[in-house]
Amino acid sequence: MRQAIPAELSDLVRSVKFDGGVATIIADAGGMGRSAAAQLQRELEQDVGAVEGVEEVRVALMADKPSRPIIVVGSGKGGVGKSTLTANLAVALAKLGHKVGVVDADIYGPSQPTLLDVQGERPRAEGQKLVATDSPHGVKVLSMGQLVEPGRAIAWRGPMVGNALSQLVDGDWGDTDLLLVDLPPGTGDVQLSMLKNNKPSGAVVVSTPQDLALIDATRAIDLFRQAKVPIVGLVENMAGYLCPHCGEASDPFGQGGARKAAEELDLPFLGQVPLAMEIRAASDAGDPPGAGDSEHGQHFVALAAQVSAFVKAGKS
Ligand SMILES: Nc1ncnc2c1ncn2[C@@H]1O[C@H](COP(=O)(O)OP(=O)(O)OP(=O)(O)O)[C@@H](O)[C@H]1O
Repeated sequence: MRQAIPAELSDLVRSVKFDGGVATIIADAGGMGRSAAAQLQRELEQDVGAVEGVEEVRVALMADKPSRPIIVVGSGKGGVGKSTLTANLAVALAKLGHKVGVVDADIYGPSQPTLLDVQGERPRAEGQKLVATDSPHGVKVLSMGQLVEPGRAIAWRGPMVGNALSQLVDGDWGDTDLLLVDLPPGTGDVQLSMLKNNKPSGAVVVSTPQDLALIDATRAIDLFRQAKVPIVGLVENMAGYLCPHCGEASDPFGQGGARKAAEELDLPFLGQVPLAMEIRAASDAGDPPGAGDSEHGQHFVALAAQVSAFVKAGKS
């Protein structure tokens, strides 16, 4: 029976049973939009229905988990600005009308409570669920940093990481319609549990223009591709520095590397964010520029518009 299912769908199929002419298929439609899930159902019905002896096909789609799209923000390397981008994208997406929640899954350096100005706030638990904290910027947040003392989670192994991550993703997010997940750098336990338990609808990958960061970003992209997570696109952060004193422009991490890498990898290039003192200072102060209309805020709004279009396309 399984042989009747085309290779590109077989990864989504969790079980196939055949009894008395009835084929029952359980498939994973988690993170899919409504039309993609309906199409998956139709294709499975057609392919398996064509097998000799099959009189009826029953398809059960597991879609109950992420009823809201999840966009992960990842990087291959640490310190390239993934958390800064996540916070700024979140507030810019909220400005564009989305009801956004941020999951800070960076166990090695949870920084969303600082970036979104909810530092020191402990989420309350209601029933079995953690209730996401409201930030002053109109986005909700749950962070590994709210669960454990700074630095304590570093020794965690796979299952502990998976449990903690589920507590955050499956928390009480109210009417949030989009989750952004700030992943730790690399391709470790958090990424694997995320892919296994809460398949993202898309991934944004951040890199600096530097060759080393780009090589690492390529590894992160490979992981998402293997797991069949669509890549929303690549963002080049810390691109070009304008000296606030003399006005001279320089490129501490090189120029245009991420755009070139996106072309080579056949991925959308979402845009650049300059290396700017104002971005660092405002972000550290819990006032992400993406929430406002400043020149730097506009970079994040332009990126958010593309993420918004991606999410809306997935829902239609
Ligand atoms: N475009 C930018 N201009 C200036 N500073 C930036 C910019 N992007 C990020 N930074 C600063 O660089 C540092 C690292 O950024 P951030 O914490 O967002 O990176 P990360 O990739 O999430 O790192 P980590 O590996 O710790 O998770 C922070 O101090 C941040 O304020």
